[in-house]
Amino acid sequence: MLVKQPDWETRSPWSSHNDKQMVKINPPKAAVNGVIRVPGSKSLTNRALIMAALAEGKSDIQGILRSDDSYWCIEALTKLGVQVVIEGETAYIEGCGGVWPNRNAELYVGAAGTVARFLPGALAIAIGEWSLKGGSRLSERPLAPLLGALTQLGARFEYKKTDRCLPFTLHANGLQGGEVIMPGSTSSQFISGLLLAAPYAKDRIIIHIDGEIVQKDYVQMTLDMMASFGITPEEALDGQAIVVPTGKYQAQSLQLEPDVSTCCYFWALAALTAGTIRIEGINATITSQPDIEILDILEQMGCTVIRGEDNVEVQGVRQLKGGFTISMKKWSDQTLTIAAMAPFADGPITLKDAAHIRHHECDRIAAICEELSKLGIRVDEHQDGLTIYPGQPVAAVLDSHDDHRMAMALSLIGVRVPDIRISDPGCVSKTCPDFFEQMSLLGVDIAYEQGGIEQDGR
Ligand SMILES: O=C(O)C1=C[C@@H](OP(=O)(O)O)[C@@H](O)[C@H](O)C1
Ligand SMILES: C=C(OP(=O)(O)O)C(=O)O
Repeated sequence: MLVKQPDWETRSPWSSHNDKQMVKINPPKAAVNGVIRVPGSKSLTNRALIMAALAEGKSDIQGILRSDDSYWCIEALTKLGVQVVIEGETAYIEGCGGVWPNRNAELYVGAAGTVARFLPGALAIAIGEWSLKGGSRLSERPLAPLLGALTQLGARFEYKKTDRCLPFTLHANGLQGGEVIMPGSTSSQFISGLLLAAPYAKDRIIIHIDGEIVQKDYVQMTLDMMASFGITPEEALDGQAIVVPTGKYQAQSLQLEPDVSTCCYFWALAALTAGTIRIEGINATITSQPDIEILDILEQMGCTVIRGEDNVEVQGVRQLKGGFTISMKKWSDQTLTIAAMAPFADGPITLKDAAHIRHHECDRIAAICEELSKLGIRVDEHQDGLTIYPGQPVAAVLDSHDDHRMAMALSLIGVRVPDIRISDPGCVSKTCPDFFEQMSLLGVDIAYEQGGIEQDGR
């Protein structure tokens, strides 16, 4: 069995199971029932950390995620001379007021798209010279529109390997104000990355958005977090332009929500085992995390969803319903989750409008089609998604493609089918290091195995 070789350097000290070649999953003995908590949102954590670091004063951010993506964010801020103290799930951050204490540093961002897209702007506002490097896949992921806009506003990038990609050295001398055009179709993170830096420019910045924004709610999440740190940009009525006033973030005390993207795997677990999972700490009506949309789809598939004041409960059914098409444009991170549930539905499911996920941790459309095919499931690959047909998956050894969401989604097959093996279980630490422990506590049969796997450096 040949699988993609993981990029070990991207695994942080908060990672685990990197010594395990494979995880073997077997269905639980009974319906899975439980009341659980999941760790803080990656997206909220990295936004809050960077804005607190830019702010004036000392912030405390409670409920942070402790995973690879947040570790590399904290590590980079620390190398920039910002004092960050972590106590349990609280981060205390001494803001630098927009003047990074260390004007010269080598920064490593792991595999974190959020850090790669949020840090360049935050650095470009100040004076200094920093080199930025990331994992091999992250160095292939697009950055050009963001770096182009920052260049137009005064930053200078010296590319080490490929034009407008990581790794590079940033020569920063502050950002000018002005108007820039940013495309919305490849990644919402470009817009978020410019937005969060923009208040520190010399004059106001107007961002014109070209076309529809994928995963638009993450831009709103950035705007909301900016408002909680005291800066309120103005949006044009059609949403295609955002005016960011100049100003400085003010230190805050914030409590972050759990990671709804992680919650989805556990709600899907209830759905697939006719069990009940309640997750505490989430209010489905007020969260800004787009993956909450999964609840509507679970209802469409026949599950019962109870949206509480501070929790969400999903009750599964014996037979899930299929026979529909969903646009994944708004909540694309869950494309893999729905694809993994789809073989157990009673009709085909088509997932569309997600071409941009080909630029995520792996080409997620190609990767999920490849792995579902190994299970004997019929799939049709489309440029912007896939169609999955009902079927009975067979035992197989699956490749996680060094992608946390591939591993977590594929593990859902194992809650219905005996002897599902997935390579490199440690990759889940990008956003949920204790994923398999939580599955095991809920009754899913989790075992680790060594051997039988060869890695190629694709
Ligand atoms: O801003 C964010 O926190 C995120 C934006 C989305 O990325 P893209 O807009 O690049 O698809 C999402 O996939 C990612 O997990 C988190
Ligand atoms: C796409 C993802 O991550 P990022 O872009 O933040 O690396 C994800 O977590 O699914």
